[in-house]
Order: sequence, then structure tokens, then C-alpha cells
Amino acid sequence: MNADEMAPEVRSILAAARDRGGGDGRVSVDPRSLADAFASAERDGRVPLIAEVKPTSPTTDGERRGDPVDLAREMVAGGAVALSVLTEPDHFGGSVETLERVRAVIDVPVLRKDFVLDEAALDVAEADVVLLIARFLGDDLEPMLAAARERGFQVLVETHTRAELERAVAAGAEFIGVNNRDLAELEVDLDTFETVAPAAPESVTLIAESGIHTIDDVRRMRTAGADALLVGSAIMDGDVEQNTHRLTHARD
Ligand SMILES: O=P(O)(O)OC[C@@H](O)[C@@H](O)c1c[nH]c2ccccc12
Repeated sequence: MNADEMAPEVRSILAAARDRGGGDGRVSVDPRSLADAFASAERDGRVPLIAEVKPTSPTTDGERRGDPVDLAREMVAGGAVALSVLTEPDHFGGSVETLERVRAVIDVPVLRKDFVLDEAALDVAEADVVLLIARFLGDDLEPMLAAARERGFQVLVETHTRAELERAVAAGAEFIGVNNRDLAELEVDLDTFETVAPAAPESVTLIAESGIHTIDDVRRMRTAGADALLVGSAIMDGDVEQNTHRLTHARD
């Protein structure tokens, strides 16, 4: 995807990410297992769900107030087996400090959600899982995957097309996300997961990301092969614990 095919908001996000720089020194993480978290949800009949602490976004009106640590606690109380915390400050209202506070008081795996474009950006924060977006990394995906693993991170590789998913598989990704939101118009279409998922081999753990709001959406993504789901807005909006509970108990 050329820069001019991306939504202006996305171009602005990437420019900010390039300016932000990296951490000093190299992080070394002893991660909480994401695979174990998903397996434990399956064992007790819950939908494996990563709930996202997302104060705002380029496609959200306004900002969610309230202490992110309290929101994170409500998500876990509602049955989320893992959390995603935005650390992007300029467009999503996130912060590294929030991630660190959440991870310090909550014992489920925590995903760092950001636009990590180079190795130094991996050293900004410890997390159990780090997101790498195939679209933005191009040929750097494989070396970045290796760099993240050397530091102890588990990696979620985000894709949006079959070609990207195939690249993620070839690079050795174990956890692959399919983002239902496109980066050109920022529009959500749940067909995306349904179209891309069949290209994944059995060995990969597939996560459906974005645009999941209702129990029917959960079932639809599970039927299409989602091993787990990543949900932000539908949980952040309203009663966080109740929202999470509704979606994690959407078994048929
Ligand atoms: O709020 P939603 O539609 O449930 O989406 C959550 C998550 O998938 C979305 O925030 C997201 C997917 N990929 C990203 C990359 C960076 C920042 C954010 C994201």
C-alpha cells in the first residue's frame, strides 16, 4: 500500500510514530502465555477475548474518561482472558505509563497496541505481547518478528488481506490478527475476516480484530474460524464489565 492510498489519519499516525523514537537499553520480557490464556477460556466455556483499553481513536467521538486500571479490572471481571492497551499517545490517547500500571496490577497477558516501526520502538515498554502490523513493516516483518522474540515478546502480526496473511505465515508468525478495518477508508467490514481466514493453516492462532459489537458478530467470527477476538469500542462504550461479560458468554 502506498502512503497516498492510506487515510490521512493513518499517515499522520505513522509520521508521529517515526518521530517518537525508541527506548534506551533493551527490554527483556518474561511473558504471560497468551496460548494458555486462550486455552483456559475454552476450558471453562468462555469465548477467548482480548479486551482493549482504548481511550479514543481517529474513528471515535470524544474520549472515554476514567482510570484505565479500573477499566482493565472490569474487563477481567467480565471474563476477558487478555488485555490490549494502546500506547499511541497522539491519536488514541494511550500511554506507556498506562500499560505499565495495568500490567502491574492485573495478571492476564497484556498486548502493547502501537505502531512499532523499528527495533528501538520495541524497547519503549515491557508487555507480554507486542503488535506488529504487516502492512507497515513490509520486508522488515521477519527481522522485526525475530527482534521482538529475542526480547521475550510474543507477537501478534496484524494483517488485512490474504497476501499479508501469507506473508505473516511465511515469516513464522504464530498469532495472526485479521483487522476488519481497512487503512484506506478506515471502514469496518466483517467480511474481511471471512475472506482472509481460510488462507491460514491450522497451526496458526487466528484473532478477529475490530468492528465486533454484538453476540451475533462474535458467533459470526467464531464460525469463520476465529480462535479469539479483539474488541475495543463495543466494550469501552457503557458498562465495561457488562459489555465484556455479554461477549465472552456469547457461546451458541
Ligand atoms: O474498537 P474496535 O472496532 O473493537 O477495534 C479494536 C482494535 O481491533 C482496533 O483498535 C485496532 C486494530 N488494529 C489496530 C492497530 C493500531 C491501533 C488500533 C487498532
